[in-house]
Amino acid sequence: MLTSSTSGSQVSQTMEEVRNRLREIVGASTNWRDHVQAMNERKALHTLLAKNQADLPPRKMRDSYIEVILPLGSQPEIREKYLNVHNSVRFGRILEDLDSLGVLICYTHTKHEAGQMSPLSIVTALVDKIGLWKQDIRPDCDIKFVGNVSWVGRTSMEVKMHMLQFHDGAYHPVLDATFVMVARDPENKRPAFVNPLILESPEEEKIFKEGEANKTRRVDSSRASLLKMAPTAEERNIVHDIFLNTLDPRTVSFRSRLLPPTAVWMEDAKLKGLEICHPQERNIFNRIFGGFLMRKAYELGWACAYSYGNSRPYVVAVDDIMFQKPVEIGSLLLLSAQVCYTEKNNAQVRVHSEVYDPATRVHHTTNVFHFTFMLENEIPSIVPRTYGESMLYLDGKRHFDSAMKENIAP
Ligand SMILES: CCCCCCCCCC(=O)SCCNC(=O)CCNC(=O)[C@H](O)C(C)(C)COP(=O)(O)OP(=O)(O)OC[C@H]1O[C@@H](n2cnc3c(N)ncnc32)[C@H](O)[C@@H]1OP(=O)(O)O
Repeated sequence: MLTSSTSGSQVSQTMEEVRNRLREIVGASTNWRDHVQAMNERKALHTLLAKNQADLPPRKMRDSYIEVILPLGSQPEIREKYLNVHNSVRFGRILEDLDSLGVLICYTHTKHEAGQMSPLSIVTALVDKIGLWKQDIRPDCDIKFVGNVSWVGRTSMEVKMHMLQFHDGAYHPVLDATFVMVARDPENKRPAFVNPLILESPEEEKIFKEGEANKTRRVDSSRASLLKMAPTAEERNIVHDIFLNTLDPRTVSFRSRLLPPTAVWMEDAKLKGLEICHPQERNIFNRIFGGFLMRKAYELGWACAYSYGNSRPYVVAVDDIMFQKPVEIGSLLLLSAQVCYTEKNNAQVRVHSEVYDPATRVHHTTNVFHFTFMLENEIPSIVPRTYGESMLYLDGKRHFDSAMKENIAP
């Protein structure tokens, strides 16, 4: 994390100011009826796009460093929006704030000297990981977010953000987050170059190398995806052991399956939801705001874990949320949460979201979300019955192990 001493002259701003600033930077319409005209005005900014990355001035990490205050302690009137029934902070709201902040950090990195409005449309491509250090976030103490661009490709940027909360006279860490944002042209149709990054110290070189390693890891894990490759020998053994454990000893049949005691079939651990994507949830580019999708998916995932385990779930880690396709305003968004792996009192929940067009009956996956929850009480083991469910189970185990191994969980 860059510290304030290396952060130049950045002054803390509030989350409300972050959103207003984003609207100014892209010239977003305030009224939905003006959105076509606002988009037409943005098209003209096309001429400001760089033809090559080398034409753009390089930036330092501290150039994009931002501090934002969420004044839950000093401005009680904003608490309501953030409050959950347990008198703690709604994590879904924090996901929304991280998304807005990540985008502003990238606009600060790519700041166009010529004018106020940016020709770039910066979208969230991936939430690489979020690790939480605290189970409960207090609703009555100020929160501070800090972050900066930590790695740059040709058209993509990795952003590292940290959230801290003020209590007992100091700010204490709450979570660390890594997002990947992609720059597109003003109409969000083609990729656009972003400013290169200059590294100023061995510490920054290390952070940048981690960004490179993260990119390689993402490519490797995408290649080894169970949707493309067979499971490893060790994983095949796990699946076969589960299969053997569920055979009925009284019959000599591959089809007669019995649920072990204190276990639940995977098909019985789902929760589904529908969202109609109204203009209120639009982002600055008149698509559905990524943070809104994350909040809705998180809350359904949380409810799924709660229904499954019958005690309060605490989020421990979020990883690998890929935004595969933008969600248009007016879409019918179908969300489906599934407990796909369990270990002791931990549940790994996958939320799949897709848009459905009733006119054509075509479905398109827009996102897949992975959440790791720890529940207050012991939970039943989840048991896959079909081959497809077994792959979901192994994928859930991979996400769970990665969350634990990287020590992003407490
Ligand atoms: C009003 C107040 C509120 C303000 C809030 C503002 C927040 C606004 C932010 C948002 O809400 S954005 C909405 C949520 N996100 C989306 O809807 C994005 C949906 N996904 C897409 O549009 C495309 O999948 C995406 C543009 C992300 C990628 O498209 P492509 O797969 O065609 O990309 P391409 O192959 O051209 O690669 C472009 C770059 O992206 C990188 N990339 C693509 N997918 C990636 C991925 N999954 N992970 C990491 N990097 C990725 C890729 O490596 C490359 O980087 P480099 O040029 O640096 O090499």
